[in-house]
Amino acid sequence: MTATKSSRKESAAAEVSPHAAQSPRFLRRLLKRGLARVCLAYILLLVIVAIVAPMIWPEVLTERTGDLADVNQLPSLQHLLGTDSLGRDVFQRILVGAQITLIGVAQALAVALVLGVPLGLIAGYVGGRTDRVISWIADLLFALPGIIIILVVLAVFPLSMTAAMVTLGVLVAPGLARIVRSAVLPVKEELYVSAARVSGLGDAYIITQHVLPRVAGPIIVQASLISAAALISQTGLAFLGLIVEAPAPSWGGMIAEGLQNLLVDPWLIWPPGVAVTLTTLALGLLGDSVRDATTEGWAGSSTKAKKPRSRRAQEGLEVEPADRNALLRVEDVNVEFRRPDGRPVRVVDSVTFHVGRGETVGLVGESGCGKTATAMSIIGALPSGGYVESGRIVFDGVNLLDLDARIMRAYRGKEIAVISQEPSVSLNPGFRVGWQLAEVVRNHTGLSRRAAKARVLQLLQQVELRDPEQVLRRYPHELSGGMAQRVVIARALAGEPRLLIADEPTTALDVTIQAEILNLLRRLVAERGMSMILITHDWGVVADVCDRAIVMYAGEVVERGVIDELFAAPLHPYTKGLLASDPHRSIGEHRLISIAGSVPPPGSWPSGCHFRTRCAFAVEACAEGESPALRQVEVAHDVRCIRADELEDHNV
Ligand SMILES: Nc1ncnc2c1ncn2[C@@H]1O[C@H](COP(=O)(O)OP(=O)(O)OP(=O)(O)O)[C@@H](O)[C@H]1O
Repeated sequence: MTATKSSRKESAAAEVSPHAAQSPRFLRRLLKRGLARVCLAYILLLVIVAIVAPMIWPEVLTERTGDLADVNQLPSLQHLLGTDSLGRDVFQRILVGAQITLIGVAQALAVALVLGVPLGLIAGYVGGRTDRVISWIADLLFALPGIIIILVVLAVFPLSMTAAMVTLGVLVAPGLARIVRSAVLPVKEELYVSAARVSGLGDAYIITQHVLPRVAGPIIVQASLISAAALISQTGLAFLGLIVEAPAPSWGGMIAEGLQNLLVDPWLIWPPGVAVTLTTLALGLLGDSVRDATTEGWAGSSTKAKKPRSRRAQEGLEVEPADRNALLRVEDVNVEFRRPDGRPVRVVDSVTFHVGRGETVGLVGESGCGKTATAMSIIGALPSGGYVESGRIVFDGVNLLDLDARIMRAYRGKEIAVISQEPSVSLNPGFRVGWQLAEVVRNHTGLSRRAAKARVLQLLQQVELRDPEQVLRRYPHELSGGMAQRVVIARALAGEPRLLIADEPTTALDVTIQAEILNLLRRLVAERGMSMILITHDWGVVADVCDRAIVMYAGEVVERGVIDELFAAPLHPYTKGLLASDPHRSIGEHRLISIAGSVPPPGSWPSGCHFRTRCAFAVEACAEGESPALRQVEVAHDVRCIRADELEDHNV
């Protein structure tokens, strides 16, 4: 599997799915949240007030004194929020002051977006030296003491809010650029971006049309947070009297006036204080809601069951009588991806198999056969653009495709966990191992910080890591590949899952470490009575760890059976070919043979048998009609080949 592949998975696993923000459904999901509605309504109202209030009371902008006979009044019908120490109406000053405050916020935000978003997009998409230069400049800007720079700028442009807020925007832009860059990295590895590139589309077009909409989610979240931070900075600078010239009203300036009169009239500090607090809260909470809505979008977008759902199913309550033998049943599952032009392409075709309780099942086949797409459809974590078109995925009696995103989230990690090929990319480089594991443990168990740490230590011991106390304090880049994979396995075990999906868990590791990790997995599965789906290209791994294997070719299951029988008497020419080309079996009497040609890409599968174009035994009948049915030839041994019986004794 390629690096491209692993990045795709990283993208699917990203907490905030960038993709989710591009669909109009995102707005619906956001508006479904009461808190988001309240925050949006507040911000909208504030913007309207900021536009309208100075039109209604233009004199407030220049009013030096009000009615001096009426100073320091408490709220009354005449002055809704009372009057200040110069007799001016506080209500009018708050509303008119909203404009000055919001203009400051908008200036900083606009500069941060204009600089941060393109720089992040370019750094992430172009990579290489451009990325290094941009990252270097970002690091440099980060290292500058922000407040001192703003004060220096204000010394050159006295009382200029624009100069101060533009400087603030420049200073926060690198942070935004970094976040956009990280969001772009997995997106640029998506197949459809590569496809757009090889089909000759220009980079600028791909960045704006394909990449930017995909990273909109994190950008919106950051925009809310930057606005909240800019509001606090603007208020602070206005409080110090550095950016707004009296008598123009600003919330920060009004807080300063309130403070000066604290002993005479303590009320004066409240109205601007509450306005700043509410607005900061609204912006921050809106960011949180956007993040939640995008995350939910990711969870929901990966399954698209077409069947009408019953209310019980909506609630996740439609439980079939639990199958005593099978923990998981994948029934007739079709997975599709939407192409950039909107057309769907099928990558998994009517896949059916089951995984018994405590059983390890290998999913084998060449690259691109649909193994990962099948596995990811089980946990509803297909990469963006992918969805389950039809079928059923029944886990312990519950059809996972019927569950709504919230309930499905509860299954991830807790019932079904995943470990991927590249441990280093599935750990966040910015946090210590201990923190990352404790986060997952607390999420699954609700344990206190202290108890979670004890549990993390226990987990690290279970995955046979020496000196777990020390490992806890390390960052992912301080771990070797084998250690990182053990940490990832420990994280997968944190929720005590009943099914573990291991997607080529040893491919990125050295041969000696591979054996250790496989032994560890085998021991953990046996001790915990867990079931496991092990995706691999390696028949040695299958023979070593699995009870049964499912062979996939071009989106279909072509053969499935218990290991001994599959090895002793493979029936499908593809399985025979794979086994003959396996280096582990080339020793002795076996010659190493490779199957000519390559797996046809989805959308280009031939008529009839998908394998016939590469099959040495194909006859005319193999091209006819639909793909042949999967039929049982022995107990627990099924094959999808019309000539399987004749070819039983033929080797490739
Ligand atoms: N995000 C995506 N967009 C479009 N097509 C995709 C995407 N992800 C996977 N595919 C396609 O789905 C098909 C199945 O891919 P999948 O990753 O499931 O194969 P695999 O058998 O797991 O391969 P590997 O051994 O490389 O992991 C491939 O042809 C791939 O091109």
